[in-house]
Amino acid sequence: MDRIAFLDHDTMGADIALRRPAIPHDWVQHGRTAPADIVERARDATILIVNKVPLGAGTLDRLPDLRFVAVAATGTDNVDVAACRARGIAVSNVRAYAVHTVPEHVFALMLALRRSLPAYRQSVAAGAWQDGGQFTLLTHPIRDLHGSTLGIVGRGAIGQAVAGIARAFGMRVLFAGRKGEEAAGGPDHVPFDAVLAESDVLSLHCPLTPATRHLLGEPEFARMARRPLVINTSRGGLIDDMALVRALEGGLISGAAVDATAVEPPPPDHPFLRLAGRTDFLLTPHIGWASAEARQAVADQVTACIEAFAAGRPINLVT
Ligand SMILES: NC(=O)C1=CN([C@@H]2O[C@H](COP(=O)(O)OP(=O)(O)OC[C@H]3O[C@@H](n4cnc5c(N)ncnc54)[C@H](O)[C@@H]3O)[C@@H](O)[C@H]2O)C=CC1
Ligand SMILES: O=C(O)C(=O)CO
Repeated sequence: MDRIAFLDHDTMGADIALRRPAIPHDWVQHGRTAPADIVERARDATILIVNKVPLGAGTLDRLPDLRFVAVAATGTDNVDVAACRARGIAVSNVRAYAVHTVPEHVFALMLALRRSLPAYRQSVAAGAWQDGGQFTLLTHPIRDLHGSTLGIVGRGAIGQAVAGIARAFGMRVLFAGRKGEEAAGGPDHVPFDAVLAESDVLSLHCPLTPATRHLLGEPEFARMARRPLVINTSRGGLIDDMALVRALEGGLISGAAVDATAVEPPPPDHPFLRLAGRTDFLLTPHIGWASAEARQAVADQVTACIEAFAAGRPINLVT
């Protein structure tokens, strides 16, 4: 009989119904699990469910019964997948569940910054509309998305959905080729550096891997000729935090919105927290995924992944 442990069940939200897999099993769930408690809580499990709990090689070494990890997310950067493979542990993730929730969040952030909504909100609260004495207040820049260029890194489920909305807005969409490589794949798929140079908005939708860590650092911000908005709803590690802060403060970019930090939640001295008063910077607490519809889809896929693995026909395997 399988022994299933969910180590960070609270991350799903209390409104979500997680159906128990239709296989013989013992079930234990923990709201959250501190790193020091992972081995103790996972020791007896044959199947683990994790959303963001880290499973590194050292931890896996101490879990000899483990056969399957169901990640309750698309991103699997918290799990050492190569170490799992070496130990015969299968890993699955959740796919294409976020094709509405993340793109809608991206456009909420993009529109807020392009139309200076945080700045106007602050001005109205300070009485600037009355002080202006006319029907309109034109104290902050307002730019249409129509006619502007959106650069997208990552042509997967979310990147393509973002592109679809962008085209409906009348934006020109460019997909970035791999950094350091000549791009291929059609007229809208162009070299990475060209995307940096041509974008008015740049949105990141690739996974965090050794190849994408600090994808955007000082040299990349320096190449952003059109002072774009930079939007990161993927993973914090994709951007060098201090380089982003300097790019914003130095005017190399016209704004930034971030939904993920390298450590979550960010520590109180995180450089992004001191940007909180800026109206050209938005920090949201990793909620791009979090529409009720999408979180329910995550729960349903996790159950399906476990049932498929138990039936010997695994789905969504991460290799
Ligand atoms: N903020 C949030 O709440 C959420 C964040 N995410 C993040 O978004 C990422 C993308 O999600 P999906 O589009 O569903 O995944 P996906 O797997 O469908 O697409 C990822 C795409 O990135 C591409 N890619 C991989 N390495 C690359 C590189 N070095 N350069 C350029 N492209 C590269 C892949 O070929 C693939 O086309 C996830 O890995 C996760 O980190 C996903 C869901 C919610
Ligand atoms: O699905 C993902 O990768 C997320 O970040 C949400 O948990």
